[in-house]
Amino acid sequence: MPERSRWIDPAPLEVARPRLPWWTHSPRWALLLVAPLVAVGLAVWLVVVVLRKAVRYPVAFAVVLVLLVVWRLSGWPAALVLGAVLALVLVGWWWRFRRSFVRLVLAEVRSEWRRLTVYAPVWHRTMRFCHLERTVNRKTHVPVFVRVRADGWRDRVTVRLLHGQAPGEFEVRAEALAHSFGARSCRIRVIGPRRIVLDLLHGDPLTRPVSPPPLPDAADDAAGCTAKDLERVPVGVTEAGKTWLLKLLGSHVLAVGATGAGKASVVWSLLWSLAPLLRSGVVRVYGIDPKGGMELGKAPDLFHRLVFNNGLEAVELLEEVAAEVKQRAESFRGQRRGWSVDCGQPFLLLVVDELADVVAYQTDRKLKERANSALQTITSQGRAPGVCVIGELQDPRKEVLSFRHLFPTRIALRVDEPGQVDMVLGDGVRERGAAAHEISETTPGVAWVKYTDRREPVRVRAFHVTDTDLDRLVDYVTGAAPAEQSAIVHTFPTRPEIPSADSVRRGEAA
Ligand SMILES: Nc1ncnc2c1ncn2[C@@H]1O[C@H](COP(=O)(O)OP(=O)(O)OP(=O)(O)O)[C@@H](O)[C@H]1O
Repeated sequence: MPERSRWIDPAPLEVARPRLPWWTHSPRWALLLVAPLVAVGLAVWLVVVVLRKAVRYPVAFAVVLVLLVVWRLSGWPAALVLGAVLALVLVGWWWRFRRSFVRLVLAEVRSEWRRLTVYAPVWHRTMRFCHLERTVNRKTHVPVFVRVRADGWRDRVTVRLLHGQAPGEFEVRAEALAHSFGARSCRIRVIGPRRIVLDLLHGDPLTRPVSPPPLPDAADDAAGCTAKDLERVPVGVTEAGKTWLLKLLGSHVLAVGATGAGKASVVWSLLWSLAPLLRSGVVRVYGIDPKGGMELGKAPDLFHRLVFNNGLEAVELLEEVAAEVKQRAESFRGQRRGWSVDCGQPFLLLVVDELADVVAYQTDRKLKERANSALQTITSQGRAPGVCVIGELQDPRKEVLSFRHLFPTRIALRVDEPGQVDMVLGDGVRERGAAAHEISETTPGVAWVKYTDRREPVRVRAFHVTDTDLDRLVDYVTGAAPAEQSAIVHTFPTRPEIPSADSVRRGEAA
């Protein structure tokens, strides 16, 4: 049977109507009426822009203004001479006061240059391609690029978020943002509601080892020391060039890192900074080094007691400290809220190198239980009575150290796997930039730390305390004269008399 033709509805035409700007279909008289208002608006906008730049760069603005005034009043030769004088002043400033010149002049020029050449041209496009924009009624909104500060090794780009946007959206696109702006990596910092900073990194200021600061004068005693000094002990520098401070009073410190990551340098840096307090007896250090003294044995004189194994001796030391914690807590009850310098008892620092050897790899089950129980007592109750544990660990798993949560200050040096970063610093900290698994083997002592009062982790490097430094530290703490001063000075042996040419000629050789 022949098929009958049937009518099929055509598909609707899917073409968007072109949207022309409003002024193209407004009457001419209305445009003429609005034109002066638009001109005034543009002039006001221009003045605001210039004033904002003047507030941001007052010196540059004043210089340009003065040159323009001189040019108008005295002609261009006078302006040229003044410009040359100002250029000479700048050169002199750079020569004599380089730090302030870099901060006040070079950094500003660099920031403006990076804004104009790197960020402004591609900001809109990058936000759209990274899916950080929002489109409402066909109008596209992108996060506002507020300002950039170029530090040389990183650019700090301040961004105002759109309504309904969270910093997490930038965190998951950090890699794309870094590539888009030609940086090595990008980290996100929250500085306020709807305000974040993109830290776009180009270099690493922590590649060079950092020497410890000079020891204070041995004649200065620690009389002025307060408990606050134990809450801010310098151990290195942060990526931003500030001092890396660790809290010992009211905390315990866990330094986690693969072998050779520089865990010991954290301990030595702490002891270096505590030198005056060790010398005066305000701080007393106990140590357990299960590696037979390979590490802490480098400066045994700094320790009140030092054990070189993980056996009975180590466990007894832990139990002694745990008993001291309990006894102090009892004596403080009703008297004082916590340890202070004037309480008559020293602040106790217990350093345990290779903590896992003491609490996990111990072959004697009874000793292992005793070690675990004593350490848990110290870490859970020792903070107020002035006892602090510094533990070093290679493997941060719960099976190795079940009570790592009892260490409020945790440091992630170079670790082997990304998962270990979360174990040490907490969930989500790795996404916020703490890539401890990416720390280079060539930069021991570099670490990531997470402070409880800050959302973002901080990258740091401990001081490099060499064996020579340790010898000086021991001399300082024990009060011994430095090696070069106590050395016996021998008189230089005199050379045998050299015969003179005349005596040789006369045959009087010696
Ligand atoms: N902060 C630092 N700056 C520069 N070099 C460092 C720093 N810390 C350690 N080093 C160097 O790195 C090497 C390993 O350091 P260290 O012994 O402290 O590592 P570790 O993590 O304690 O290793 P292990 O677990 O094997 O004992 C040493 O040669 C040391 O000189």
